[in-house]
Amino acid sequence: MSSSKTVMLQAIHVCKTYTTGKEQFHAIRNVDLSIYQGDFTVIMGDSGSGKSTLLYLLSGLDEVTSGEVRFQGHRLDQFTTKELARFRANRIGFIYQNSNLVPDLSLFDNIALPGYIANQDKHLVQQRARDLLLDLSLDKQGSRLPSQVSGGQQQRAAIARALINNPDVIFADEPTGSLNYEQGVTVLDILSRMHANGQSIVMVTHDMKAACRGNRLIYIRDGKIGGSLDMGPYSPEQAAEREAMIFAYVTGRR
Ligand SMILES: Nc1ncnc2c1ncn2[C@@H]1O[C@H](COP(=O)(O)OP(=O)(O)OP(=O)(O)O)[C@@H](O)[C@H]1O
Repeated sequence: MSSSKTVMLQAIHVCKTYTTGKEQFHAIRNVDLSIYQGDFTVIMGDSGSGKSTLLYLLSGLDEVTSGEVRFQGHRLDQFTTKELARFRANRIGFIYQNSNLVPDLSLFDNIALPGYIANQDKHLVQQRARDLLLDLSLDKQGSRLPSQVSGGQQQRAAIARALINNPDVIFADEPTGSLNYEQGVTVLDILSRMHANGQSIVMVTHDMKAACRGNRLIYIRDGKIGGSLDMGPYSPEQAAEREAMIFAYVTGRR
């Protein structure tokens, strides 16, 4: 059970309010949440419920309006600008819905870039980029530009880029949202493999098939935690059953 696991990330009374002109919108409302090391945590909820906002707050890519986010016990809001930049570069990897690769860099250079930014040894970064290209079946595409490969290959390169600095946790915001079915399954298989190898993952998704890959589900409703479900390890043989369980759970919490 999650209660016996190590807490990696913690949200404590977290609120996020967006201000547009005179209008305020409370996107995240007093959220308390623990994310455990080694878990594949899935965040689901209706459109506009605050999933991406929560992901950005947990990953330190955005600032809370009030409350605290703690990573391995350290408050992100108390990091200096330099510490926060180091945290983002070294401790987390982020996968976006659209791969967000630099268009005029090869896949290899896109993957290696965060390693250079984090001031890692150039030769080690390049070796790791080569290993990741091979591992993600992109070894023949390394010298191509993003525009010269398929959407699925772009997304695999984005996963490799997120992994280049061996992050403690990977955040993924609808990583299969812009992919066709087959490409989506390939990406989910990669995430499942990473999780089986001990990688902590936090993923936002609308997709029940993607949600099946997690071992814990957090449901967000109107910026609040609407429930959480421990699902146990994923196995392809039980995917249909699991999908039905998630559907029933999510429907019951709407
Ligand atoms: N920069 C912003 N300024 C004002 N409001 C925002 C901003 N970003 C998000 N919101 C609002 O906050 C709410 C939560 O947005 P968020 O993107 O987190 O939702 P979501 O659950 O990820 O939605 P979706 O599934 O449609 O991507 C939405 O109502 C959205 O319109």
